[in-house]
Amino acid sequence: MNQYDFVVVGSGPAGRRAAIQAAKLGKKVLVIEKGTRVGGVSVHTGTIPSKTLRETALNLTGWRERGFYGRSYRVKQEINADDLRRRLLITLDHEVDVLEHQFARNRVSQLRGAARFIDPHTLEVEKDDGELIRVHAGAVLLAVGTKPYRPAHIPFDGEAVLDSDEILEIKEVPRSMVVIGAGVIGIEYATIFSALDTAVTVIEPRDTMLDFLDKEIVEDFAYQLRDRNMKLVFGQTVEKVEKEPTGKCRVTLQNGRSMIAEMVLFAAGRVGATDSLNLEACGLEADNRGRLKVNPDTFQTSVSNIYAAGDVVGFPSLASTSMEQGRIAARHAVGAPAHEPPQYFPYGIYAVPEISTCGLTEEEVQQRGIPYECGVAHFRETSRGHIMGLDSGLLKMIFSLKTRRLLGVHIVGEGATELVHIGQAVLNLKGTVEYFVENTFNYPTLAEAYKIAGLDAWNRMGELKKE
Ligand SMILES: Cc1cc2nc3c(=O)[nH]c(=O)nc-3n(C[C@H](O)[C@H](O)[C@H](O)COP(=O)(O)OP(=O)(O)OC[C@H]3O[C@@H](n4cnc5c(N)ncnc54)[C@H](O)[C@@H]3O)c2cc1C
Ligand SMILES: NC(=O)c1ccc[n+]([C@@H]2O[C@H](COP(=O)([O-])OP(=O)(O)OC[C@H]3O[C@@H](n4cnc5c(N)ncnc54)[C@H](O)[C@@H]3O)[C@@H](O)[C@H]2O)c1
Repeated sequence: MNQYDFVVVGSGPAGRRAAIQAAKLGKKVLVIEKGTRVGGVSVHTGTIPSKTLRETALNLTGWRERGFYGRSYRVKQEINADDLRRRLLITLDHEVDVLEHQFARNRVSQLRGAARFIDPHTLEVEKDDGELIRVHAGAVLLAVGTKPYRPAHIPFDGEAVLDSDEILEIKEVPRSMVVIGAGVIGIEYATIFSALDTAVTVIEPRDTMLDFLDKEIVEDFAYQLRDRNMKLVFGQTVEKVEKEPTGKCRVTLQNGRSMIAEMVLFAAGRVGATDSLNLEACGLEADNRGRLKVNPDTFQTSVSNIYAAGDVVGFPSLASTSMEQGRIAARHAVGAPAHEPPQYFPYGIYAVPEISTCGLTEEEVQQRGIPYECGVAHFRETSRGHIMGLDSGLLKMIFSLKTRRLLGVHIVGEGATELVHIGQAVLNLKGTVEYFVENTFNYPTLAEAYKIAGLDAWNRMGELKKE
């Protein structure tokens, strides 16, 4: 039987970082992956494809130049699904190649097939051709990720009614689309297709969208979406989705209202991919959304040699945090010291426009009863913004009045997901408003917005009283 120190099930962000970390600590490591290529949801159907699609859409539409040349400006007049796919395939090939090379040079072994437990130390892997291989593991990391939630009442057909994996395979860019679910996936795709001039309606059962974000940022974002004619229907549940004889889809809401669109994207969450792992054999049980419970500091499950990391353990379900979780789990599993995950991590939403956030929202600061002051900068106040033709974009920082420390940074607009890291560093290094007031920033940059927002808050907070 094949014997390994550390067996990782799944080669997404959590699995790959865990495998390489354990290999670097001198362990004999195996990665089992049931997909045809390594990389997981992140590389093949999630993070990288959606971000590549976004970049392609923005480039081909000339989106970033429209501030100067008007809403009708386009770099390429007719954008078809092949245009969108071409760049995607090249990017994915690069990603897989880099990952394969990392595994090879770190002596991480690989096995293609679906893993299931025989007992807590033994996994059986079923290869595509039906061959069964048993492997024995000192420790196991379950990094199996998630798959789209597909309720029975939605008539998925892979062409007009799609989940977020299938949207990458479309044959034509639709003229109209209904997106069900205003979570991160729904909103990212809704705004990308809207940038491609698809008429988009978003339906969400709750009264708000993205409610983990600072309210002021969501309001600014929603204003921008409505301003370009996206329809946001909140507080409404979808009763049924039907295919019309014309091939179009009719979406009927519980209040009786209905709407017709060429395409429906169902993006109402994801479920852990644990159903085929035969968890009973190792003494674990998943919750009703297929997720596993772990110790949040070590990612160890209730079975001592089995760890779980990444989306299968639930919030925050990001590629970025999954990588860190995988590395921490691997270190703990092989007995190496591991740091605790940092308190504040950034969240990047690659909608059009981008949103990014780190730390407390204004609502959270209020709930905690912390006296605070906000500083706000509009990108249109920065010289870089003028050069780029930006007429929107907002950076908001929240400072404690008592300690003067930065408590949260929230950005909507061009470059938000990169800009947030300045705020993240100051936040985690416990910096104060003085950092922004006393330091010089490159000019002209969008980062100057930090200076402007810092001064905005500082003017109202009053100067630091020197002892
Ligand atoms: C559309 C979309 C966009 C996203 N955008 C972002 C983003 O911009 N930024 C961000 O940080 N995050 C983003 N995410 C989230 C990110 O993709 C996930 O957080 C990340 O992929 C989770 O990594 P993971 O390691 O848990 O597993 P996954 O990437 O989900 O990979 C799990 C792997 O395990 C394999 N597997 C499952 N079961 C078995 C089995 N029994 N045997 C063998 N192999 C198995 C699967 O085939 C898969 O390859 C996005 C997700 C989606 C869906
Ligand atoms: N940029 C990023 O970092 C990024 C991008 C995409 C996805 N992700 C991750 O992927 C995960 C999954 O994203 P998601 O958007 O699928 O899930 P989600 O759980 O974040 O959002 C699902 C949305 O659908 C709504 N909903 C639930 N049931 C519904 C129903 N029956 N009908 C209509 N709407 C319904 C929910 O109210 C919610 O707003 C997230 O946790 C996110 O962290 C991250």
